[in-house]
Amino acid sequence: MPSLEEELFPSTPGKFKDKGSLSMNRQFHRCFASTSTMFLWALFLIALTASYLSFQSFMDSGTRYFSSTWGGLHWEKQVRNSAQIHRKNGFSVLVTGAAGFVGSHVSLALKKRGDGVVGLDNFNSYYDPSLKKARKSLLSSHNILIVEGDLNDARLLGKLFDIVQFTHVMHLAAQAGVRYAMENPHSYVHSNIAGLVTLLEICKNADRQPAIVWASSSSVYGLNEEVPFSESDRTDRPASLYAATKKAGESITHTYNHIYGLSITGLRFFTVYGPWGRPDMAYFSFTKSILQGKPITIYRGKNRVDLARDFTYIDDVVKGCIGSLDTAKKSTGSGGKKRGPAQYRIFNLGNTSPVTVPMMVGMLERHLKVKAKKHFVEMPGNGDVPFTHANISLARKEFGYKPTTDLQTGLKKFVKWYLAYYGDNHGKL
Ligand SMILES: O=C(O)[C@H]1O[C@H](OP(=O)(O)OP(=O)(O)OC[C@H]2O[C@@H](n3ccc(=O)[nH]c3=O)[C@H](O)[C@@H]2O)[C@H](O)[C@@H](O)[C@@H]1O
Repeated sequence: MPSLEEELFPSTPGKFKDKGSLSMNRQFHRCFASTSTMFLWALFLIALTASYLSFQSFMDSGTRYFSSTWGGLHWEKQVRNSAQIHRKNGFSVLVTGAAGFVGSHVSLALKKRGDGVVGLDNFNSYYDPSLKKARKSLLSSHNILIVEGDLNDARLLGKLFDIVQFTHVMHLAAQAGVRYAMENPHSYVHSNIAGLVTLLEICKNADRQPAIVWASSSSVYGLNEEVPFSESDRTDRPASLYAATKKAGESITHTYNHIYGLSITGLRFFTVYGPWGRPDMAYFSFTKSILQGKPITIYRGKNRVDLARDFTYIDDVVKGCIGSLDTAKKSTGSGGKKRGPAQYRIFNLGNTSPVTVPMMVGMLERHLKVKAKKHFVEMPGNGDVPFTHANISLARKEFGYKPTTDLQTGLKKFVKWYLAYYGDNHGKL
């Protein structure tokens, strides 16, 4: 049987007519044969590379599939257990971003009062994922399961809704951080827009649509100069892409409310801080630097005006989240069809007493008993706003929201947690 090489390049001498041309032909053939060998080798290498690449992609998807942390009967049972309600007329709540700062606190508070809670978090590395894992362990010790997965994974979300008929969704998963949006703009679109739409699609299709409470941001006020910021103030001048994606979220949720009858409550958080907080935020990263003897950079506005924030303590925000859940009316639609008008609300959850950044640093210095090495620079054009100040009368009227922790007290609690959590290590890891 002829070899493949032979089939492609037949070497039968009889095909050549005279002997004289035979030697020439042989030379030609040798040369041709070596070219053909090279060609075959090249083909072989191309085929090898192609099969290697497809094997790699198979392995990648396979790894994703096999290492997937969800699926299976045991997992479904865990989800059901976590969603179990232990109080009369209690809720079963899907908390997205449950391994995050606000998400972990809200999940614990709901579980403690007897609601069922299932967490979802993608454990991304925007900041130290080991802190998120530690929060997960804390929640797990209270029988709260956090499913590891991304908001954009519609299959996973669908599966969770197949297993549990969630009465509420507390949507706190997001790409946070105002200034990081200049570094990684697409991560904001991925989580705050695409992820939000994926979640809303699943919610609107549910037979019994859940009521949704979700985290917007004080940053939507952008260049607003009316003080204090009220929900009816302009929010069409965001100063950062982060703010723009949160503002887009308010519009997107409005659409789902209008077309599908989803009950929506958006919460504009004002610089939330406290134990188990976010290491990317100023109060947290300043604490770490101060303890390590490193300088901190404090931004200042034009004419050396200090920046100010309406810092809001986590426990107050948790009360606001729960008040919102408790007063949320049911969604009116089911299976993607609206059956009547549904509730759409937006609330500020702030503290109503802004504090300047240098004053916040002074409080940290006192609690830490260490002087900060302060380096003042003019606020770069990176999306920051000079000040925030919440008018909270709407939330007070609707569900009695009343923050009770001032910054001095809240930072004391934060520092106590920080020192206990990081010990002598001061967050070097
Ligand atoms: O209220 C909100 O909606 C937002 O609050 C925070 O954003 P921000 O207020 O900018 O909080 P930090 O990043 O902790 O900054 C606080 C203040 O410290 C200042 N800062 C920050 C970092 C730094 O190195 N130096 C410095 O002076 C900032 O300019 C700002 O005035 C959160 O990071 C956002 O996710 C959230 O949406």
